[in-house]
Amino acid sequence: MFPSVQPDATEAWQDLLAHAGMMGITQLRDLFAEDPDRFRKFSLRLDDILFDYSKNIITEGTMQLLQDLARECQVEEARKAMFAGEKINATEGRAVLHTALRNLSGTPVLLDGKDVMPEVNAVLAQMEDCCNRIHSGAWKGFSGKKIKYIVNIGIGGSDLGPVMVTEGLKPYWVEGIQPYFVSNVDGTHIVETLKKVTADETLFLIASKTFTTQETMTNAHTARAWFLANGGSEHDIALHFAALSTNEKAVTAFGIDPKNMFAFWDWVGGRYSLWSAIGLSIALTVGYGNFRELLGGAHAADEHFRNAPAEENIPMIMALLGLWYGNFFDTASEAILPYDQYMHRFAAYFQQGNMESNGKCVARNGQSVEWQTGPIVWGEPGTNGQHAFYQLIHQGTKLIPCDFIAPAISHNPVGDHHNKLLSNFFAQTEALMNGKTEEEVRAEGTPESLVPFKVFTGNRPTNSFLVKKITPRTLGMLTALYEHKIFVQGVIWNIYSFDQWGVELGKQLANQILPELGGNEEISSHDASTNGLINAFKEMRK
Ligand SMILES: O=P(O)(O)OC[C@H]1O[C@](O)(CO)[C@@H](O)[C@@H]1O
Repeated sequence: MFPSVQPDATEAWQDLLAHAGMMGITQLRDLFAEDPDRFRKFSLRLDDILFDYSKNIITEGTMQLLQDLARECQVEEARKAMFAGEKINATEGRAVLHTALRNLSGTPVLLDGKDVMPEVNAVLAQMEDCCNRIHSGAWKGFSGKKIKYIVNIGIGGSDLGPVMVTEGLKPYWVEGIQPYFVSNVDGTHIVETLKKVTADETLFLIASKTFTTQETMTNAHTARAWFLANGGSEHDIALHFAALSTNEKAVTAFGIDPKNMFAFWDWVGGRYSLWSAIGLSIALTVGYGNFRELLGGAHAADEHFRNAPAEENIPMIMALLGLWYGNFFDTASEAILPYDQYMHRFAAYFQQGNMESNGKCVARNGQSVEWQTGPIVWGEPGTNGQHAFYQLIHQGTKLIPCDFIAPAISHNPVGDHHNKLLSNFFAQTEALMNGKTEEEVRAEGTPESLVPFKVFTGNRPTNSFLVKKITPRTLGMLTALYEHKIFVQGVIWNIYSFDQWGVELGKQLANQILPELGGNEEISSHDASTNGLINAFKEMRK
């Protein structure tokens, strides 16, 4: 296991503190004016992805210090440990091997001395067979009709990844297949979805690593009851329900035929599971070939992360830049802004990826951290965001580093839409960097009373990802780059990125409260506020 290093005890951290003082008064526009080579120096290519990080408040010296920090914090050793199947998720005693799920290289991946690839490949073959049978119509519903609707029932990592990718790859949808995703325990979600499907043409995928999650099991039972009330019999359940899970016992107890179980393993974290059997809804929606392409893209990013020198390593640089602002400029959040309507759930996906992984305040040695850890991650597609929250990014009091992502080629090249979209993509990062000075505002003939309001301070950092086209491969690649960014940051912050104890307390209390909501008696077992709210609820629903 790689050692636990307190980042603030490293030499690089202290150097970065001093350096940040100087960089805090440096203007990005000056850095560009001084160095015509800046774009070349601070941009990288990985296949069809161009990563431009030149619009960050950095110099070569900054990057060197950040790389020193990564070295002192043993990022390389940690990366080796992850790929080697060491149990780096120590609080759960598990390895972290989602990279094995997309290992298309044919090389073994060892866990406790045993190659996991035969099992991984067997599930992939099972997924392929399922896709073939559903798409060809060989898999028929109880009335003899083809399966037309895929309803994925899952939450968190068992929902967000499949939703993000299927939406991101809508141009690749297989004709005749319509996916739906049900996650919320709010009955509205399942009820509204069931209105759109027919029992004899629907395949329900119960997606849950643990197969115990309250929301998923509740929705699964409701779907099952609906199925039985809408023409399906107990016997037909085998044709209409499949499970994506690690928990065979619970799957069988639910009544799902074990041959309809698509397995994965405890070394796949929920929020890193779209590459596993949890991705069956993706494969069924975009076709198995495209699912393989997605895995292939992620694998290429894995290889890049593993082998590229630190100075040319995109996830490493993404991580260091995020950390630079979070730890040395006191920023609290990061925005992810895809200029691609299909990618409208990309930020939501990495909100979980990031915040559930690195939203921790205890270091690996069990002590409280004395440095900032994971940022608040949020975002919406451009240009919508421009008419909503960009005001604050441009002129607010908070510094918000932003990632801008855009495809060079649109799937829908209608009129001049794409050039208009991209002109906004380019303009925003330029505006955020350069801002507009008082003199420039005056030179536009602005009345003196309005000048202060029309000034833009600029110097607001951005990364740009220009992707040739959003394809299964490039989306897989981009997603894996962001995953590895989270990993690198977690190592440097010296926290455990692959557990999620923070979601447990609320679940526990909800389980205690649930039976109290049953009758009409007054509740007094909680604090005054919680009692008051529960009792008011009971009163209101009468
Ligand atoms: O796949 P499961 O076991 O139903 O869990 C769903 C989600 O719940 C969590 O455990 C907590 O929110 C996530 O990490 C996970 O993605």
